Amino acid sequence: MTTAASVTAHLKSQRYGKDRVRLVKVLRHADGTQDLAELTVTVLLEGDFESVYTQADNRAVVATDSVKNTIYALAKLQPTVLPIERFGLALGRHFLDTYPHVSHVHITIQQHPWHRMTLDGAPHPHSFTRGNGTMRRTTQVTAQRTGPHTAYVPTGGSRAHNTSLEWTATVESGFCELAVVKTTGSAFTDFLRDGYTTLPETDDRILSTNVDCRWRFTGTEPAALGRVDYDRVYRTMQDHTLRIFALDNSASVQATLFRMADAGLRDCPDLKEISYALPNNHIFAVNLEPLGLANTGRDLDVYVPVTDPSGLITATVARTAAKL
Ligand SMILES: O=c1[nH]c(=O)c2[nH]c(=O)[nH]c2[nH]1
Repeated sequence: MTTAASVTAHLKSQRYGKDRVRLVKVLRHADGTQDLAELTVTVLLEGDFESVYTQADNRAVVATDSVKNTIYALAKLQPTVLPIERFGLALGRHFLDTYPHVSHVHITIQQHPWHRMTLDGAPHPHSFTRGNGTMRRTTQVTAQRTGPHTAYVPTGGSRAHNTSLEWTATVESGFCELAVVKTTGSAFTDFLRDGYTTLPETDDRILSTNVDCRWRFTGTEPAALGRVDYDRVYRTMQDHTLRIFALDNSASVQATLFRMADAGLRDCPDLKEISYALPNNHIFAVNLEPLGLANTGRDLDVYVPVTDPSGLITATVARTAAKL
């Protein structure tokens, strides 16, 4: 029998911080041209915060308002917030360095796409247009203290500073909601048929998806992660995704997904694995037979997009260790 005095609960895990911090940084170049980066940032702290939850003791709390202020302060102090991976590493380092009772910093950054306008064939120095609809570049940086983890000790108001910081980081980057469609070059045949199957086979269908792609970098050493050419990896991954989507004679979303990831791993040696989530946004033929109109086979050209439900194909593809 449980008595009222017995311990019934403990804090198993916690993360807290500021979500959806929106930030624009303008870069002014000597030649008069300007650049702009728009980001949405989340920073969550993990560490010695147990007493905050279990004892209602707020002394260890870095207020989420201060977390937000720090994001803006670092955006000011860094010459640029791009690439987002390096800004994420700077944020992770800062929070570990400043607060010894923080063991992990979980940073998520989305970059919203602005592209320089071309007017009368020439790039405009300071005007931009949003490209690619809802597509966003993303990164998730986790910074982890590897040196001694200090329990929170009240410091009488002075801000602690750890000068000999030992830490590692993991970086996972990607892009999401890249909407693509192809009107042919996609089939779906030979799948399992049983008493639940009504879907006809097709050797020519419309393929439509919103690509969510994430890639994980090898290594956890912050200095090495700081040297990675993140923009090149991003461009290569997006190029491969679009090229294979367009060129692959798709047997299924699954088979096309694997080819995309395989090409990415081949061309990006810094990556250890790549994950895709590809909704199969169904676009079906409209049955116009009752109206006496031919809309099948060679006559098929009128379709209806079906928003719900959609298929959802996900996979993680990892680099195979080389055979000796
Ligand atoms: O490429 C596809 N993969 C599936 O697993 C599937 N299932 C389905 O109904 N249509 C499709 N298409």
